[in-house]
Amino acid sequence: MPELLLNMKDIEFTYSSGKKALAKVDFTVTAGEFVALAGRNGSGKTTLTRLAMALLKPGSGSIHLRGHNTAAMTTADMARSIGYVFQNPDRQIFRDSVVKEVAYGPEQLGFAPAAVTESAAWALAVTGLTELAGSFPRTLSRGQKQKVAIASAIAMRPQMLILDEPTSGQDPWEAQSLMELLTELNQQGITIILVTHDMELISRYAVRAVVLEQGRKVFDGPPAELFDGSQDIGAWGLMPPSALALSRQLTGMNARSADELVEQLAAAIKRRGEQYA
Ligand SMILES: Nc1ncnc2c1ncn2[C@@H]1O[C@H](COP(=O)(O)OP(=O)(O)OP(=O)(O)O)[C@@H](O)[C@H]1O
Repeated sequence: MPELLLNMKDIEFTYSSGKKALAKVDFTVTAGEFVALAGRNGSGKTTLTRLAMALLKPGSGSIHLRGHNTAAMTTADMARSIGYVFQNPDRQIFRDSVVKEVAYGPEQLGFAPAAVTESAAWALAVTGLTELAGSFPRTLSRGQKQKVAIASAIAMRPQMLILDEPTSGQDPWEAQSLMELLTELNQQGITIILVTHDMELISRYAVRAVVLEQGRKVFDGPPAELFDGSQDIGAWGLMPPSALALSRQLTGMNARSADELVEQLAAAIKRRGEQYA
């Protein structure tokens, strides 16, 4: 039975301005999941992830991380369990070389020097950054900087990674490479929570989707169910991925990506050709 990592129960949160951002939200994540957190602008996604990181405190409700109430946890305890990757990597990169940046977190957590070196080397290798270890982070591309931010987070060996719109501002190749990295990390056992507006990414990579609308959870289930026509996703400001919509119209099937759509169309054309041969 997979371990329950994050258990947020009956969460209410109101900003000091009086804006109620979350109402009665339950959100649980078990070890090994790849969860997408979606919803229109202002629906409460960032607030929920900040509460999970104990950067905010809920007005009511409880948050447990691996069975421990986060209200009683230190920032270092949190960092050992959850890594957070901001939308804009410039907000979290400060050192003058990639390797120093990646080693900083384990150093702060008090890892022994050999363990710092080992963790940083592993994080650089898994993110494909080993060759850039000595580079000045500010000179890297947006996609490479985002990978430095991910390497810095995983070097602390957290069980879970929360990423806020990590592909924004990247070209399609960089975005795909980043999503493949997240899939690889997930296969290595790191639980992923991906905050995204991109329905294609949800359909293609996530195993579970959670949708917030006006501070309430309105959907929690497999992406296929989110897009199968049974949910009123338009009312939540979402649209089905274009490849999926097109494949339903053209082939009556559900393509999770443009690549799958092309494969389906090629197979349909081949079948047609065989019928008339
Ligand atoms: N610091 C703040 N003070 C007051 N209200 C805030 C603050 N931060 C967010 N809000 C409001 O709380 C609600 C939820 O915001 P939140 O940032 O959690 O939504 P989101 O789903 O992450 O949006 P986006 O997709 O635009 O990042 C919104 O109405 C937002 O305007």
